[in-house]
Amino acid sequence: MSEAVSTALTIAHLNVRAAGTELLRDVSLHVPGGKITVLVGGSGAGKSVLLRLLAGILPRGQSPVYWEGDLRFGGAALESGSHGRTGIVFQQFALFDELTPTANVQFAIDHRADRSQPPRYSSSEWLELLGVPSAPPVAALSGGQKQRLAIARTLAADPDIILYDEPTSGLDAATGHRVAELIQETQRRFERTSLVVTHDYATLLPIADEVLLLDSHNTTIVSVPRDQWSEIPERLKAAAMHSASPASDRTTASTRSWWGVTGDATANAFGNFLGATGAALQAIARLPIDAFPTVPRLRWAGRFLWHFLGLIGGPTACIYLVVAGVIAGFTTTYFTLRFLPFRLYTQPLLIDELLAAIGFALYRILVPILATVLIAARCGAAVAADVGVKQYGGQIDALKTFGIRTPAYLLVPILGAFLIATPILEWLAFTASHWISRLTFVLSYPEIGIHFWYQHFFRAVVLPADTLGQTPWGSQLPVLGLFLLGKGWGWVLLKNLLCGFGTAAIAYHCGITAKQSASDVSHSITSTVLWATLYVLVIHFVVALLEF
Ligand SMILES: Nc1ncnc2c1ncn2[C@@H]1O[C@H](COP(=O)(O)OP(=O)(O)OP(=O)(O)O)[C@@H](O)[C@H]1O
Repeated sequence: MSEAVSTALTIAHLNVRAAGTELLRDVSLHVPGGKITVLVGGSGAGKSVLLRLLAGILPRGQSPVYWEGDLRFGGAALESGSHGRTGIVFQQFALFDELTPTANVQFAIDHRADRSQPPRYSSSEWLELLGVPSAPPVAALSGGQKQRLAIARTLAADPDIILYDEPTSGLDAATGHRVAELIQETQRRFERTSLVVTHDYATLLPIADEVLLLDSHNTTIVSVPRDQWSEIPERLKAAAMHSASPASDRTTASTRSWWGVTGDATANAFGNFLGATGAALQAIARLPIDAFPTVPRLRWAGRFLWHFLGLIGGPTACIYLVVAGVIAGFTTTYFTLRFLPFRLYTQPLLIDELLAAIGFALYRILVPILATVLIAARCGAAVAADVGVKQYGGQIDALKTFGIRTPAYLLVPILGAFLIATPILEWLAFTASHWISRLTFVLSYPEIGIHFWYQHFFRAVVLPADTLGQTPWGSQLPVLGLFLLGKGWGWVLLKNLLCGFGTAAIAYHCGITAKQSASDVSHSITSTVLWATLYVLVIHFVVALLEF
């Protein structure tokens, strides 16, 4: 690791614009290797944007943040891959909440860039070094402990350059100083190049080797010589005052600036709708490429699959589908037989045909529609919420800094989980529906008996006994075998898998789109429920046209 010790960072002719506002213009600077450089600047000046583009999270030329310029890490261009070169400690930590502290660090160890070398420390050693307790879940850690865990996770990936985004924000003065000491200690111990972005200069200047100032008024970054550090508060105030007064300046200038992209036009609701639909169609078209299973670590893909299986097919989902099956089975059986016209005369004549029709309708139409609509709504919403929170909370960005293609650990496991769980949930609903149908029948017609129900309920559903052969189920227990042995099982399975596949794609897409606020997350959940249920209904309609 010795040559990684002092990787310098060189930036040349960097231009950055976010949402129509010019943040940096033609900036060139050098961040020396093996030192702590503190970058100060006012709120909203563009410090976090700069850090995110250095971390390789922001692709060039993509709305809403456009940037261009030459970034070099120890001579290598950013395009050659920032993974392994930079690690970032996010302002909001971006820890994987569903994993333990140890697993958070282990994830980084397993995805470090150079795996030909053994890891520097084990995950528990890293936690010990940074004083993070391993027992409590991540959510139960204090702010300072989360900060230390975030640093441990970043260090465990063994990056050359560590970027710290506002490491002391939200901490009290004493904890802030401890974090500053920790950064210094980490620097001394591991000799990495550190770039610390902050507006809490009082806490972080004492550990700085170099100071850069982001001057938002002049959209540039200047180096502040050590003898002028005492002037930093004044200079920041002056920059903030200037940049605040002519509010439209930077925006106006940007409309004629170098990339020729004009400010965002006011989009109307119809435009938004078309845009969202277009993006969804694009995502579906891209799906086969995105889902191509370039999974970096099978073990972790399995863990994500397990996580999504729990979300999609967990106990509450099973209970939900069983209840739905019970309602469908009871209502179809009870009300069909109860409200037959001229019941006294028609029932003895029609009861066997009606049972066969109920069995057929439940197996081929009602339960498939009910189950897949409920799965689309309940499980689609759960997945969209999970992915949306990961996006909003920065976990998706954290994955990117480990060089992971997001679909590998999200889309592929989500698809897998839906394709596994949807048939099982539908089978549960159908099982519940036919058991309750049987019970309803037996209680309503104790004199006719269960064998009559058996004989007719599955008549239109189960293949004849000679086709079934000597299966373990025979023709007596077709329930489990229905998906494989029932009449038209191919159609049932086709609808099921198409619905599971589409719901997975829609939930992933709605969850993964950029999130600026918590309400964006809730909007993505609503969109998922709307689009996924609509999609499922369309699938059933189209397949029904082909099927019957
Ligand atoms: N994804 C985005 N979409 C639109 N605008 C953005 C986006 N990211 C950043 N911006 C804008 O870029 C500007 C700089 O944001 P940034 O988060 O870098 O500020 P900062 O200097 O880190 O501020 P603070 O110290 O308050 O965190 C802000 O005006 C912000 O609104």
